[in-house]
Amino acid sequence: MASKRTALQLENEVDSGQPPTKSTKLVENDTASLNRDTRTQPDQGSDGGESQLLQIEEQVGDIFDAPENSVLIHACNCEGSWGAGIAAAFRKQYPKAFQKYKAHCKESSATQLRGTAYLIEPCEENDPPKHFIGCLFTSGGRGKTKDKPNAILERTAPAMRDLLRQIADVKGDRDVAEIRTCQINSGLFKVPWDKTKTALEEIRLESKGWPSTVIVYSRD
Ligand SMILES: Nc1ncnc2c1ncn2[C@@H]1O[C@H](COP(=O)(O)OP(=O)(O)OC[C@H]2O[C@H](OP(=O)(O)O)[C@H](O)[C@@H]2O)[C@@H](O)[C@H]1O
Repeated sequence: MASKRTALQLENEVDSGQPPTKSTKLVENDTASLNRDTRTQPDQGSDGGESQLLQIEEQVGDIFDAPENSVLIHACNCEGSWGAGIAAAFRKQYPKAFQKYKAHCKESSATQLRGTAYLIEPCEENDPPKHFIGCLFTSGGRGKTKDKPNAILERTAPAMRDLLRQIADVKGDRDVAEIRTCQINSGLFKVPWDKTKTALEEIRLESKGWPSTVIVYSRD
């Protein structure tokens, strides 16, 4: 999958070779700049028309306690590590999926992966939780080398759009139940959840095949 570079990946590569634009300067700022309103125009669907916006529903509960064939989404670095936070819980419960994610990261650079997604089909062997795993590449690095909060935020809607597109493709061949996410970016990636939520709510659905609702699970 990674060998076929998507339009978005190509766009990222082109971005990296250009002089800083207003938007990249914003990305270079640190957490303090998140306090400013960084909202842009709503994400345009490919038809540029009045298509429906993605619905975000919030629930308290366990994301992993999902019906068979649900998609469970979390934010990932591009280094091939699910080392801490909810990612460590994913690695424990879905070891085969972790191997696929790791291999996917090896095939592409962070520049290619940022702002993209990787949908992993149910693949566990023993007493398998039959869940899809949706990896959103919102940061290149992790820990001290994680991207700045505004850069993570700017990559989040493009990554989710890429994932919704991949889910729509899969839906032609097999059942997909709920689409669940944790409060992505809000822990180790240090992006306040309300900022990520706003970015997700501005996503326009490109076609009727796209899932229209993502359910956000939190433990509070
Ligand atoms: N067991 C659990 N069950 C349910 N909810 C849980 C949970 N544990 C945490 N949460 C919540 O889940 C949300 C996201 O918080 P997280 O800090 O996980 O993720 P993030 O998106 O900010 O950052 C991603 C990077 O963190 C990782 O670690 P490594 O860099 O690999 O070491 C990755 O690999 C990425 O790189 C917050 O609402 C947490 O309260």
